[in-house]
Amino acid sequence: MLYRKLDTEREAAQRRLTSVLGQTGGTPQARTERDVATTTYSERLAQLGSVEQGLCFGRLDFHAGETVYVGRLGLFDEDGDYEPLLLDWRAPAARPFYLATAASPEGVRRRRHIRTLSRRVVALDDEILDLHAADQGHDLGLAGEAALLAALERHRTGEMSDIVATIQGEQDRIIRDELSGVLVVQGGPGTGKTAVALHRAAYLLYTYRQQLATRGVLVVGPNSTFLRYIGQVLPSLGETGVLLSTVGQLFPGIRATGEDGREAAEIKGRQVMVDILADAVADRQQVPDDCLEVEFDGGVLRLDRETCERARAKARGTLQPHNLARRAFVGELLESLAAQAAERFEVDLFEGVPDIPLRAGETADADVLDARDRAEIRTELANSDKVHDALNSLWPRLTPQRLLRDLLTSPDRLASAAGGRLTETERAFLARPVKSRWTPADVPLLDELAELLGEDDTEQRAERERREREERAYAEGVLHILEQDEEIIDEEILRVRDILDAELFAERQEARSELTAAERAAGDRKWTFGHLIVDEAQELSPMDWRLLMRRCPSRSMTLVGDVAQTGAPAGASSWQEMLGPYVGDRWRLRELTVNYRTPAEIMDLAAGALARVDPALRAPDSVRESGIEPWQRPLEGTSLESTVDEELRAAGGGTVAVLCPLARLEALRAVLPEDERLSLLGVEEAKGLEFDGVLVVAPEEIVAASSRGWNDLYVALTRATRRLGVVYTEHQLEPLVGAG
Ligand SMILES: Nc1ncnc2c1ncn2[C@@H]1O[C@H](COP(=O)(O)OP(=O)(O)OP(=O)(O)O)[C@@H](O)[C@H]1O
Repeated sequence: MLYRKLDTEREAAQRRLTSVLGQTGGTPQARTERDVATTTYSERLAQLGSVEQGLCFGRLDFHAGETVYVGRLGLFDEDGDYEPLLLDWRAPAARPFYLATAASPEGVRRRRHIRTLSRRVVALDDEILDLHAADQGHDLGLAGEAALLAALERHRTGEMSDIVATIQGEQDRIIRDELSGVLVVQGGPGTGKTAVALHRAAYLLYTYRQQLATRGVLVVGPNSTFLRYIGQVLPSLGETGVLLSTVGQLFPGIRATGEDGREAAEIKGRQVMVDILADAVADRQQVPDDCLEVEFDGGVLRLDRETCERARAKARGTLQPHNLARRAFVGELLESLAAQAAERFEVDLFEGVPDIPLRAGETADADVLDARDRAEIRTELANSDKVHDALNSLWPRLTPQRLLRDLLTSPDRLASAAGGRLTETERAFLARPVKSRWTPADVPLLDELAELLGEDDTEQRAERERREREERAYAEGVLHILEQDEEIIDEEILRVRDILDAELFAERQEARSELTAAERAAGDRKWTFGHLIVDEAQELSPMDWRLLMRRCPSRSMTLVGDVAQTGAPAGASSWQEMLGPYVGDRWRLRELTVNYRTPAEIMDLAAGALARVDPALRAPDSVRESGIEPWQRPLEGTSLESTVDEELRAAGGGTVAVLCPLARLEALRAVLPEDERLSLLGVEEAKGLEFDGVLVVAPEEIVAASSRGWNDLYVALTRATRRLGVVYTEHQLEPLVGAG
């Protein structure tokens, strides 16, 4: 019945869309309405298309006799009383499906999980929620355990799937947490942080659509492998208004394809870079040692140090960014040059003319040139290339790209800007050749510079204002027509102008641009989002945070991560340390405690690595055991090629990853078999991913490679959903005694 209803809705939306697309001409109002309708029907069609698999996955039977079905979107009986046929999983009425337990059944008698394949029901799992059944379940308080375990046992495909059918109580409470303020979600590996973050995005867009549709939601992940891995989840939930991005992709026009060494990335991420960059900008505001000579109109004008210092103080005193303050600097110096030029002009004018005795009331220094003459001289000066070059040599117009490139390619400039804040060795790590590519750690620096430099957009603003005037005039015209129509139709109805003025109308016209909020946001550095979600938030450096905070001034954010998995040298060890500078202690913490990915046998081994990160940390409880113990072998005498073949076979069609220290990547690539189910990755790239089988090569080297080596090893050991093998160079890994 539900699929029949879905088909009817699809046909109706398709019919409406075809009909709208077939219409042409008409009044401006009709055109506007058509545009809106086209977008609405296209979006609806896409949404109806995305829910085909697993349309309905749950049913609740209440003690009161009522039955409801829960699914991927809401369907209503439009022919009857508009009764819900299917409840959207995000609707408040669907909540008991995720929250009801035997101890607190919320009126639910039976919860049924329905598993479908295409349009066929293949399995049902029922739970009777009464107190006698309370102690039957798992002590982790799982809802729909059979369905959950079935979902977890599935082979991994290399793309994350949604978890709408089996969201657990502690996850549900986070997903539906209120929109405002900063919500931090801390949870160990495999606790569903990523899944929860994405479902929260879908929930917020559903619940606060009015607020979020125009500004969009930004989801930030650690790298593009990860973004590809999670890319399908939101579309499968019917949501497209979300921009998925890494921090390195958030500066429009820059593709950060270069790579920094660990040291350089760490230094670039430090908070002191703020002061270093500010000083680097100040260094570009020069005064001459003594005097700068400028040729003009066959003579020489002079800008002495004192005049330039005065101009610089005045410009800096405006507290505007560099490129905007430049106007004050240039204005002051042009004034000085104009005065000199005018004086010279007067001298030239009277050269050879005999002195004429003054009459009564006349003074010798009366101006010969009037204001218009002076303005003309100023304009000529402003248009002179020589003058322009001279002013530019003192206070150049700068782009972030140019300033940062100059800074990193000139040891002198860097030394001057850094002062005592960086050692010589640290500065050497930052130095790089002129022709190098931008790196992800450069992007927050460019963003910082964009703020410090500002954009002198006088011309663009004038152009925009001209366009807006035109649009307003057009809108006035439309309103006029609408008003006339209205008078004919009904004198009594609310007049259009009462609710819509020309400005608002013009704005609406603009807002209905074909692009989604996410698409427009991607091309605009100054775009601010309605909500920001950051995954693997522990990896971000202080400079990354500054960039992200600029994109979300409302501070409506969800940050998910695990401070025990921090691998980035500039990343955080504590949430307070990370957030304090922006929100003080105004953030709320929720924790996830159950590991859905990694079986208990593997977690026992991984807990040994966790204890080395910090003995006080506790690994999350695994939801299941696999019955397969992880194995360990020495690298010497082991053929990796045949070991990987064995693992691929054991994965039975599932995915396998070989995780190794970066230094071994190339060598391993040469010996490993080609297979689309096999991934070879450095630990950093494996962050957030999962595979059916994992082979960790040379764990000792992973540990030794960085100051966060144990964190990295912990990440590597917790990527497997079934099988883990360790090929060590010296010693076996020790599980934590008493873990599990
Ligand atoms: N309620 C659930 N139902 C079904 N599967 C779930 C549920 N919660 C989590 N999972 C699955 O568990 C696995 C781990 O989830 P996820 O990647 O979101 O964890 P994570 O906390 O982000 O892990 P890490 O910190 O290691 O990256 C995924 O395959 C996810 O689909």
